[in-house]
Amino acid sequence: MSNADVTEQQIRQGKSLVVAVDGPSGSGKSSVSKAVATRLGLAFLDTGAMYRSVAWHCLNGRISFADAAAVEAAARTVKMAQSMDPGTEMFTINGINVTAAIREPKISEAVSAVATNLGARAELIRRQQALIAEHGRRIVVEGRDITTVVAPDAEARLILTASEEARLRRRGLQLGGTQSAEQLAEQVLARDAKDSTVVDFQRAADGVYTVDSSDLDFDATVDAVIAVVRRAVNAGPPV
Ligand SMILES: Nc1ncnc2c1ncn2[C@@H]1O[C@H](COP(=O)(O)OP(=O)(O)OP(=O)(O)O)[C@@H](O)[C@H]1O
Ligand SMILES: Nc1ccn([C@H]2C[C@H](O)[C@@H](COP(=O)(O)O)O2)c(=O)n1
Repeated sequence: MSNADVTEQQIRQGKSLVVAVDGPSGSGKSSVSKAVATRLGLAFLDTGAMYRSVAWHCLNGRISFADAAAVEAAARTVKMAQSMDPGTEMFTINGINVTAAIREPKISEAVSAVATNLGARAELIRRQQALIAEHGRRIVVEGRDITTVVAPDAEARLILTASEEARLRRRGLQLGGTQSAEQLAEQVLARDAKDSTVVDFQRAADGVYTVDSSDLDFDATVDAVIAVVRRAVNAGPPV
């Protein structure tokens, strides 16, 4: 069977299919993964939103990011819920709807304090793995450590990347031109630099495909990711 022989229809009707997507900030992981999940009939898990939710909870509850034990305790004890339907975006923390609040620039600027807290990471990874299992391993999961730590056994693993220039431009457009060049650089490039101290999401590990969307529009990027999924499903697990 050639790669092209696995159709989207067959993927939709298939069994276990975890699609793991990592990459730097603004590369399109969340929006592209959502579209891929919709097309393939899979659930969708935005793991960055979980880190953002803990950051929101700490800011809201005046928990100091400098107090590593308190941040870890927050990650362990908060009630977190999210829609895993790719067509519905909804996040709650202790019953409070934080869907819009976790996207604010102040959260983007603070969230690395949670991402670099190893205790909080361990707890969020545990929760993410439980969610993947609860959804029958038919799911697209995006973040920074999905291909390597959360789901290294995923059927399809890829890094979605784009040039710094493309990522800054896209994030600027996404935020409606409200941010200065310095603010965008802080929220995209400086954040990546901090997050990179605990996880490598810039280089593809063995067996992980790379999709560079710098010169692709949104629809072409979704097509490119689906082509990788089909190729990975066709290839099967490494021998
Ligand atoms: N190939 C593309 N061409 C143009 N715009 C794109 C492309 N891919 C994504 N976008 C747009 O770029 C913006 C950033 O995408 P998105 O929020 O999905 O990135 P992300 O990698 O999840 O970022 P972060 O990790 O910071 O949350 C969105 O407005 C999205 O629609
Ligand atoms: N698997 C993950 C997902 C996210 N993070 C961190 C890194 C980001 O700064 C933050 C928010 O993610 P985003 O919503 O921008 O994708 O969470 C991580 O460390 N591991």
